[in-house]
Amino acid sequence: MGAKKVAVLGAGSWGTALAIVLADNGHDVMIWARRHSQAKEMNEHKTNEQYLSDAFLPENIQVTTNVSEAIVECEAVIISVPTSGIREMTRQLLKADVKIPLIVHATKGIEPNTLFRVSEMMKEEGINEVSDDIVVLSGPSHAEEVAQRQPTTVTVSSQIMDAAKRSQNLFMNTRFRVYTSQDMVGVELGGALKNVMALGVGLAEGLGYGDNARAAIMTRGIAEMTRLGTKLGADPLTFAGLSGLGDLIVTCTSKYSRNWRAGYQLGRETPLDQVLEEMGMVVEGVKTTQAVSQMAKREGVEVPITSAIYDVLFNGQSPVQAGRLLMDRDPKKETEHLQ
Ligand SMILES: NC(=O)C1=CN([C@@H]2O[C@H](COP(=O)(O)OP(=O)(O)OC[C@H]3O[C@@H](n4cnc5c(N)ncnc54)[C@H](OP(=O)(O)O)[C@@H]3O)[C@@H](O)[C@H]2O)C=CC1
Ligand SMILES: O=C(CO)COP(=O)(O)O
Repeated sequence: MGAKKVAVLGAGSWGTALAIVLADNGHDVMIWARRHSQAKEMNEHKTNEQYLSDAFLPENIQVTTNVSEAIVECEAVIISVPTSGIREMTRQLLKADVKIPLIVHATKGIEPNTLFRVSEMMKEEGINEVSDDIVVLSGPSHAEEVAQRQPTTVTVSSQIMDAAKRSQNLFMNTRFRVYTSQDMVGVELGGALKNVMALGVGLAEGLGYGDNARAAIMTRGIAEMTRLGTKLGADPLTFAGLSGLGDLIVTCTSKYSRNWRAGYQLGRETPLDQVLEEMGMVVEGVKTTQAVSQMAKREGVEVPITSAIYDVLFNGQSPVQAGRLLMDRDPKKETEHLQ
């Protein structure tokens, strides 16, 4: 595989980890950071102290705060900013007015109110003016482990199979295995919805509940994700894959998960504002809980776990009471969501 110039827009934990994968594959990587101080520190010290302090950046990673410089003559642009930054990032990309052969986003969220997936937000902003080849990369992949070159598997999905295959070639190595999929709706939804369930598992564990409760939320959680996702046009099988069950497992059980840690603190009765401030990194599940609640209402789909988490986050419900109400729901047949 020949060396390519690749831009990574977003200098947080995930952008930095993905840049390391690409640099390991021999590509010349230009990370775009939005703050000069961070770009300077990363270029001079070859580390990202704020977001991924244990990782060392290979020599073929450079950092700039200039989007045009980052993307000029690029074979691919990777977008790894939080969902709340996607529209602004897309606008900056369009301003540079350069055709881009491949755009891969690695962001996991749904926008409240519009209820758009990330690729839909990008399309609404006009991303197709610079590229038709839009791909999502998702799966069980904490940045900290990826940066340590721990074995990791992800899925890349696009409506254009050739674009998914080119992304697979770009990222794949012996430590980072990449599968393709054509179910972009399912892959984007899986990555976003599992964050809500990780908040729920964290909440339960913060309350002192044990392994049974964790397994219950994860299992009924994937049922809920599948029920809503299928209604929105996703392939139900996608939720059994890396971007569904795989990411649900890692996010609900890993010490690295910001969503799990946020849920845990909420379960210990720390106020939401304080939890988010102390985290210092994005907790996508909070806004996604709001979006999923709105989406479920629009689609007429029951999402009891999401609704319980929504009440804790936004309606002042106590986590104990939310858990009790979940357990007291009408009796159900287990596989109702599959019929
Ligand atoms: N961390 C992980 O292990 C994984 C994360 N993801 C997903 O990747 C996405 C990015 O997360 P992650 O890197 O972890 O987040 P972090 O909180 O680690 O970093 C966020 C980065 O995005 C920048 N940023 C924040 N808001 C904006 C904005 N409006 N415009 C441009 N840049 C912005 C921040 O810049 P600044 O420092 O200047 O604020 C920072 O560089 C999320 O959707 C997350 O769910 C997916 C897989 C794994
Ligand atoms: O998506 C992730 C791992 O696959 C990261 O999850 P957190 O944002 O909860 O850390």
